[in-house]
Amino acid sequence: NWTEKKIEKELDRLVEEGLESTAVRPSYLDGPSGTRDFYPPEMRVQNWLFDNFRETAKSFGFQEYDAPVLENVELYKRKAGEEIVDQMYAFTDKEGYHVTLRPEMTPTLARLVLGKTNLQTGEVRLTLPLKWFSIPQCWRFETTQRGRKREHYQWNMDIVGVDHVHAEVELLAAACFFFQRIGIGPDVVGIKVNSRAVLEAVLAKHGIEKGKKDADGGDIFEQVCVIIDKLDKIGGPAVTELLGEIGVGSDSAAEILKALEAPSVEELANQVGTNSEAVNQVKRLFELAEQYGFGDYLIFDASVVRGLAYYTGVVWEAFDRRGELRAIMGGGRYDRLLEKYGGEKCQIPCVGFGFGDCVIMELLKECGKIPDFASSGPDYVVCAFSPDLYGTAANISWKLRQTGATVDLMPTPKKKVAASFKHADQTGARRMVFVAPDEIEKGVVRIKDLRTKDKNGESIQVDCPLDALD
Ligand SMILES: CC(=O)Nc1cnc2ccccc2c1
Repeated sequence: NWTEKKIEKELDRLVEEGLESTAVRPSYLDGPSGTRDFYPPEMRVQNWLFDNFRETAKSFGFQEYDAPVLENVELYKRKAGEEIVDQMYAFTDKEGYHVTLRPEMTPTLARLVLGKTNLQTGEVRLTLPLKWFSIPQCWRFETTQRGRKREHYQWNMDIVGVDHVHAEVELLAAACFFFQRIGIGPDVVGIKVNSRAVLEAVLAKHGIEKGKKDADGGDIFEQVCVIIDKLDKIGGPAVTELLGEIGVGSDSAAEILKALEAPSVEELANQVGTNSEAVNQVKRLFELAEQYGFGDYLIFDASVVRGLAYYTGVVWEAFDRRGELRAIMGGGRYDRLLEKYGGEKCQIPCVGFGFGDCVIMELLKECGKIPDFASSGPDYVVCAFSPDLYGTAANISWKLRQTGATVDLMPTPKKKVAASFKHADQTGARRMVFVAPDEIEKGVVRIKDLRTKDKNGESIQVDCPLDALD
């Protein structure tokens, strides 16, 4: 009863492990479908990526926060037809609570801010503006067996409490700073920037004004954005069809699709005679990005709306200019989310982005920019020559560690010295400490350099007095 995918996976494993016969393995030895294991080599790359996320966040004065992967399903109740909501990894726990593995982090950020807010007065007990970041693992339960991943880590950066475009600019600057740090220039990636506020003006012209709800309380504008976000994937006719289903006439749909093709924000403004405030914000954003120094990464694109219901203003997404990959990162302004959760006193402006760990790795692989992290290995491998010297070897290791040295204490004395050498070489150690009876008698240990030889190509070793170790 093996599925094609399982057979494929088993064959890949056999090839990788060079096993001839197909040993039958209990299925639980494979992690749950759509999840990844990070063995040390992959973990070194993941840590490199996250270190760059953290260094960038620090450079921009952001502070790290975290929260449980488990959240109440209620936190994500949005009636806009979003895939991310449809595919929640939700379940009922043993006390009957409807919980879910978080599909995204922004609602949790909102929950944390409101946890420090007086909902009656809207007074936030935190010092605004907040610049917070986190690198949470987020989950989805794919409805179709598209074999896609069910988890990813997503670097989240958010600014809470700034209602003007400086917040968007700061976040875009941080994203571009990160790209630069890992060697991805504006020739390789771009960030398409748009404003939903301008699109809102288009819809208002067609009777879909801000905040208009459908029969079961869903916000029409949000639903339109979720549909338009699918344009690249499903094409104009299908979008027109979906818009029709939520009550947007085909002539309005045609106008909307036309607005998405506007080549510049001015053009878009002319086409819709929109309120200049939204347009001016976008213009200001591009001006500031130039002055800031990362303008080359940005491009205006009227078709970008992003697929999350709660965005209200400027939105953006990073893409690879060769156009082979899915969006690398996405973000935008979401000024109404805290009010949605906390009530009308909590009109706190927010902007943020999410940056997944998968697409960026595909891009880095393609560009050959993933550093090679062969294990650097410990400073010392300490080896006891006989079982009764293991305690002495352990104490020597302890002393060496006091000096800040990294020490791999061999678990059991190997039968032959040669085997110990092999182990030491495999660990990539710099030096080897032999704890042997004769030397210990003389109160010394023999330390051998495993990396350099003397002028005759001989190994270099010294007998070090035990009391000179720490
Ligand atoms: C490219 C990719 O793996 N995307 C991905 C993977 N897992 C997710 C899990 C939750 C939400 C979004 C997710 C998105």
